[in-house]
Amino acid sequence: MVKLVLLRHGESTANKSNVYTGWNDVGLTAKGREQAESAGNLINQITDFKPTQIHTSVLTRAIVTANIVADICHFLYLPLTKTWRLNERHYGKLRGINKDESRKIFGKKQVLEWRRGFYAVPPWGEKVTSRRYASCDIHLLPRAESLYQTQKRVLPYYQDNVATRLKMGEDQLIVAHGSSLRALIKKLEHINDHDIIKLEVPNAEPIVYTFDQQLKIIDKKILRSF
Ligand SMILES: O=C(O)[C@@H](CO)OP(=O)(O)O
Repeated sequence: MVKLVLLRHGESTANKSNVYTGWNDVGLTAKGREQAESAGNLINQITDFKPTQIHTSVLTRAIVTANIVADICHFLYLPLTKTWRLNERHYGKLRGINKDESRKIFGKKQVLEWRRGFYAVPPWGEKVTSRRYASCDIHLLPRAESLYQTQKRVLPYYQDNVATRLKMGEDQLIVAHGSSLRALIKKLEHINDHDIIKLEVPNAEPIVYTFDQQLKIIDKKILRSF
């Protein structure tokens, strides 16, 4: 048996002000740091969880969360891989817009499709020009992504870098974002295109999967400190 723990970052400044974030790079709030510490304490209590690698995105909120957890769990010595493939879904033109406002402008149904549907692509925004993407294997930087498009770039990373290690019996930790994790969970749990609309991944609640040797899920637990 082998374990995979998935963790969404703690509350970000954008989460607090209820604006779309996507590839915008924002930090954690004080509450977000506390949530990351609580998540670290919960993960630390999984006595048989001994990861060989931590995987995160190239966005600060996930990297800081991963480091807080690594510190608490005494995982700081482990390799920490940062990849754009685990980034949050690119929210295009919606980035920086208040979520309540967006419902007034575009209507509830459209906004639900963009936020939680599988194929809906938010309106395109500007190309991201940050230096952090200069050396990555993206030929065409996305200007907005559906959850489906997000899944298409998350899964190759998962298969090559996470699943291969799990198959060798090595536990793994992924610290990422609401939608990059939804994309992965959809695949792991065989959730259909319709039901994915109901899946929420709250900040900083560790999701612990136990797999058999064929990576069939034997157990799933969501850890909460309250
Ligand atoms: O703004 C975002 O990037 C995401 C996650 O915080 O929001 P939503 O829950 O609307 O997908």
